[in-house]
Amino acid sequence: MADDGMLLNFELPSDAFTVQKTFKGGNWKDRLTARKSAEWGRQKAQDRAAAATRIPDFGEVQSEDEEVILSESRPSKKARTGEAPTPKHATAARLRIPKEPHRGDVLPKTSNGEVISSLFTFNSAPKEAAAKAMAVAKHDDDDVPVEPSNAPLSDELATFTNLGLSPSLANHLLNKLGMKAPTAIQRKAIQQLCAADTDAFIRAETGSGKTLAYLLPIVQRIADISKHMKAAGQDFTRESGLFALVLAPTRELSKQISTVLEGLLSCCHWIVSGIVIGGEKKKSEKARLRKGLNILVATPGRLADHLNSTEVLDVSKVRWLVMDEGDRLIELGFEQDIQKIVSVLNLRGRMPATVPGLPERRTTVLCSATIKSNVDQLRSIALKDPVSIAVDPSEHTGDGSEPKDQAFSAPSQLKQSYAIVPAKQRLVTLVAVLKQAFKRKGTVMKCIVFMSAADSVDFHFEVLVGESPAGDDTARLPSTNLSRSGKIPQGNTIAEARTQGAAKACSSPDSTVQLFRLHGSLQQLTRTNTLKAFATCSEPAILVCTDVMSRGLDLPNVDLVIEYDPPASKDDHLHRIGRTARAGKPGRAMIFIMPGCEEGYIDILKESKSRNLTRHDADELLKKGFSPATGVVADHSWEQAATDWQLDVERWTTEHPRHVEQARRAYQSHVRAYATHVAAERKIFDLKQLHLGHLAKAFALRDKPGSIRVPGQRPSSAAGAKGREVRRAHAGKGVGVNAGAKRKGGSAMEDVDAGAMMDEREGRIKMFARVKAMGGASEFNLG
Ligand SMILES: Nc1ncnc2c1ncn2[C@@H]1O[C@H](COP(=O)(O)OP(=O)(O)OP(=O)(O)O)[C@@H](O)[C@H]1O
Repeated sequence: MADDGMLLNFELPSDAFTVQKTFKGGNWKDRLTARKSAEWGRQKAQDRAAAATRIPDFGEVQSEDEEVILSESRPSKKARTGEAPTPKHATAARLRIPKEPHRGDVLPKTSNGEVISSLFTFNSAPKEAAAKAMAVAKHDDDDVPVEPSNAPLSDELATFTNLGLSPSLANHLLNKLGMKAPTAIQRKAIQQLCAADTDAFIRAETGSGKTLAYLLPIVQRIADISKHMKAAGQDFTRESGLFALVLAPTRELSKQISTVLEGLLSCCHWIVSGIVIGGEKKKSEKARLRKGLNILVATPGRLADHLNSTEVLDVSKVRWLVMDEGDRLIELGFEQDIQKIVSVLNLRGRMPATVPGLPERRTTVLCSATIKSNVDQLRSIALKDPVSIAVDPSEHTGDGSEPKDQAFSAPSQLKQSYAIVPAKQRLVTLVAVLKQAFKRKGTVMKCIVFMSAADSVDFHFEVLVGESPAGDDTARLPSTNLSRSGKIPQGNTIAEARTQGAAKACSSPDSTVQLFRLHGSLQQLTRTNTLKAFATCSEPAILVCTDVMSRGLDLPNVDLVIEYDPPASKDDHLHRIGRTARAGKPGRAMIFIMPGCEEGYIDILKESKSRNLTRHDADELLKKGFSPATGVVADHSWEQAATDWQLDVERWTTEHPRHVEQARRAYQSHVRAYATHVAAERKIFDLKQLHLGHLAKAFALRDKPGSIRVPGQRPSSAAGAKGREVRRAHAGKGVGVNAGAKRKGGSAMEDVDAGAMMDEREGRIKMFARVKAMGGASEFNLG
């Protein structure tokens, strides 16, 4: 490599290594060196000639070096004649790219020696098995109308009053909240929790109304307490006592639960609720607690903190404790906080209560779409002889058959599909899918695209927006955030740049699509505002985000979920796709899978009992997305259009140091995240099988993978992928992950609250890095 460079720099004559030369003069050492150098050069030239004549088979995996050699050896195709040059062609000309690349073409190197490989060559072919699955999938796709599994019940007897709710609460649901009948899980949960004081697991599909399933009985029971107090001549006020606690893993979810609760309480205004989730001054939270609350929604870290330091927080009358997304609370390492909260509740709950109608014992409820009743940690921490409240599977399978894994089923009306897309074509296919989805105004109102890393979200946001608002790429960042060279300085600097823009890449002339980005590295205020803006946006909109958005959030009118990067586990998959097809509404979800071992994921998709599983191929999607909307579609014109788009993005990336750095960060973070799949799925997502060179093209990079380096990494992702493995190891062993951190002066409390609101992968990685730094997790070998 070094020799190559030297030889080029010496500007040797073209025949330097082909004509035998006799060296005269100098001493014997000089003559020997000259002869050896000439022999080496001849050998090198012969090797190159041999390599240039060898054409790899279609699908053969090629190293980047081979691609370079091939691209040098192939003559460019002649330019098409008789066609007015378009700006796209001008781009191709500048890069000296053949104007009509087609299958088999490998585009040449740019003047700086970067490789431009064709989108359509040397891609891995799908496995035979996938082709068979396609036949099955197509069969499954027969549009048989499917009864929604998470819709409100249509049974005449299924009314809220029949379940034990007061007529005033039932009327409020009907008249103010537009809810005529309960869903299946609500029917079961409300009946159980209104009548008994036993602990419970509530497990039901995403979007089936679990929030109201636990909130309604709590509100009803507290309303009953207020009646008892009135009968005993006592006034019920906000100071009467804190009766219920609801814990949720993220601030967003806590806020959502709190909003739903406030909506319910508007019919019984004497019951007061509040929220403590951090992100604002503890002083104002303390002030709220001091005034008195009857129901409190909180993140576990923040509540544990208040139990430590806020004396006015009296939990002696708490009789309902709910842990929403219970499995995620444990996964995120909140086990220690929950343990602490439960032991404080146990201790203070022993004090004799003087409130008429207050139940003797506390009811603890765990709730999730993927919770398994055998989660030992949860059982041992908080539950005593819990009853399992789940919807009878036969109600949904239609044929009465028992599904394999009750905790792994998607809403029946949700149409799932998978797209087999080679690494090189990922980006361009994503754009094709989005273009197609938003082609006709009103077809798709909202779409969520899940990615595995915050850097990747940032990069794709910029690519899809297409240009900077002021026409100056550096203008969007505060000047203090940029170095003089225009490069992103080390650290998390682009995080607070804009989070909304028009998605040029997938808008059509008659419909502008709005684009939003969201991840855990954004500040809380930015996150709250962005989420609100996406939820209330009246134009078609896309949200590109990490898994921070995957749990529990209920956003209106989400018609399509795209899992561009595969989820870390099959549970995460269910929660992601569950952002659509909620409460009986229709919805579609598509996951991108690469040909090869990733096709093994199709079996997992089938496990979720999707009756509408369909297969797509990249060519089909590209053709739909890149064919002109009107007029006759010329053969392969879509290939040209797709190639032009990809080249434009590559040029946009490579021509600006900031863009190239952003693309490299995204690429690196993506690869790191790829290594963090749960052990059971690592054979499917096998890092060793990943073609890094091809993957780089999906990040519009022309660098060889080995040379993709980023000066400084986003702090939260810098600790690498091992953090996830550590977390899994901890969860599996039942070890409190933040235990080590907590011993060190309470800083963990902030970690946990930060973790609660952050992108899960990033948050965990950061937290484990700290634990390791304190020597608490050395056995996990954090890199
Ligand atoms: N009985 C009902 N009738 C009509 N709509 C309802 C009913 N119950 C709940 N909904 C609506 O269904 C949607 C989903 O509810 P919710 O967020 O509680 O679902 P979930 O089961 O908790 O979902 P996830 O598992 O994703 O957290 C909400 O928009 C809610 O307003």
